Amino acid sequence: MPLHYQSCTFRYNRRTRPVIDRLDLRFSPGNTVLLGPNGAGKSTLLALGASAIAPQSGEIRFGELRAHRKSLSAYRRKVSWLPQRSSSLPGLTCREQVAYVGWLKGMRERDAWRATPAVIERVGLTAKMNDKVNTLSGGQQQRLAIAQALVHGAELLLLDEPTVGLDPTQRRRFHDLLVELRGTVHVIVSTHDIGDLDQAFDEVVVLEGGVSRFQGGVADFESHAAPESVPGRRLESAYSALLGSVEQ
Ligand SMILES: Nc1ncnc2c1ncn2[C@@H]1O[C@H](COP(=O)(O)OP(=O)(O)OP(=O)(O)O)[C@@H](O)[C@H]1O
Repeated sequence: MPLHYQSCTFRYNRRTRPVIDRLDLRFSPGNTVLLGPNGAGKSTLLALGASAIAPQSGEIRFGELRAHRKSLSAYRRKVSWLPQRSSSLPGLTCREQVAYVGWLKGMRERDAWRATPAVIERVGLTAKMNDKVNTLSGGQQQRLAIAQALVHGAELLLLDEPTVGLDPTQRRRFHDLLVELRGTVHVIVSTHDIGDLDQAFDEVVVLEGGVSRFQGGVADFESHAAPESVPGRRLESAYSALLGSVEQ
């Protein structure tokens, strides 16, 4: 199902300009990467999509479900969000943490507990299942966060800069996981890492000043690269060209 922002405006403060400005954007099913400079509004867009904050005007839908009042809890079961700064409860094991999130999302305690090993296995953390969450590496914690979203059957994951601080191997591993999840769950990832998008993502969205500057496939995005750009730097070149062309 698509995630649809319809004419959305959001400002943190009545006196400041909107961070998201009459945005019409439809994220198709698949893996989408959300790019944009610092302050572009990416985290705000994901927080709106997660219904953690609400737009002052416009509306957000996941398929037919509105992120609003009556349908809010149903919406939140389908859409899972991993904010930039998320925390786990101290002292919990990986299994307890994942089961706890399933329970928070409305699963029965016993069902959440039983469903946990399978999702922990999907993210490659079976060997860590009974270890304390705070003993995991950064990359392992990000994968565990995906397990938390999968346990209650979320259909869309909103991941805010999940690869920050990960070394290249962990980052690759994280992208491999996104590839493996294709077809099961849709993912929107905000990131500043544009070096290795091509394998894991179907679509690119570039946000700047709260409006969408580009939306299209990875090949279409790359076609904006300067002709002289070297292979391996073409995605960066395309990104600069797209934002640069707006500033003229
Ligand atoms: N809680 C808040 N209160 C007031 N202003 C905020 C708040 N959170 C973000 N902003 C402002 O909203 C704008 C967009 O911020 P946002 O974090 O959504 O951008 P971003 O694209 O995710 O940036 P980055 O890439 O640096 O994480 C910025 O000008 C920021 O200062």
